[in-house]
Amino acid sequence: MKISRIVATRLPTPFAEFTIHGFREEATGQEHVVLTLGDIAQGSADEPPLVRVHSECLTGEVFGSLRCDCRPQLEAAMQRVADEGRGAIVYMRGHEGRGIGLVQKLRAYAEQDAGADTIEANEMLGLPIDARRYDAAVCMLRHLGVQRLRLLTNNPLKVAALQDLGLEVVARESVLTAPGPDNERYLRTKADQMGHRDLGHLFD
Ligand SMILES: Nc1nc2c(ncn2[C@@H]2O[C@H](COP(=O)(O)OP(=O)(O)OP(=O)(O)O)[C@@H](O)[C@H]2O)c(=O)[nH]1
Ligand SMILES: [Zn+2]
Repeated sequence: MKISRIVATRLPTPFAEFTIHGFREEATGQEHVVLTLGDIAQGSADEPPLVRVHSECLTGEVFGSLRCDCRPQLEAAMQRVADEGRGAIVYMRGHEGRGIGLVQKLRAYAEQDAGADTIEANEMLGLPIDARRYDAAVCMLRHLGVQRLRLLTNNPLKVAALQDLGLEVVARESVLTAPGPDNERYLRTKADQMGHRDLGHLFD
């Protein structure tokens, strides 16, 4: 895959002042951003950097939807990187709705309101449960000099996907958020049926 870094500039946030890198996929024109803090390139320190590969979620991140945990996860990841003073947030456009797109995700929400869980809803719509690809994320991390990393995720499939594409994920670190009445079933389905780790304590 050909993906180019078009620009890098300062991004002050409540967590830290990151550098934001703007990338564009050549074949599709799809744009992504990566936030970095400190020097993350291979060889710049012994410890592999902390990296979050985060899937876009307009409803959660822009409007604060409580149906999912995307915004608290993103903020927790930014805070963790800020606390370490070093790391990256790879923000994947095109991953909306686990790759089915925004409006299809809204259709899946409507199915969930009629009783389906997050997996059944996609199936009822004839859509894949998870259509995300990670080759762009890997290309961007390589571009930034990252080959070995510690990944912030609860999802073992994400670890496997990055490793299959050649990155060395030396550790997985959980990103846990507090459940609420609107996302409890969603989190439970991720824990019980999608293999997401460390969420069990939420339901004790
Ligand atoms: N299809 C679908 N996508 C959803 C739903 N709720 C959230 N999403 C999308 O799911 C994506 C996030 O994926 P998650 O399964 O929550 O988590 P993950 O990225 O696999 O794992 P973590 O790294 O632990 O966060 C975002 O793109 C959301 O838009 C839903 O009910 N249906
Ligand atoms: Zn979300």
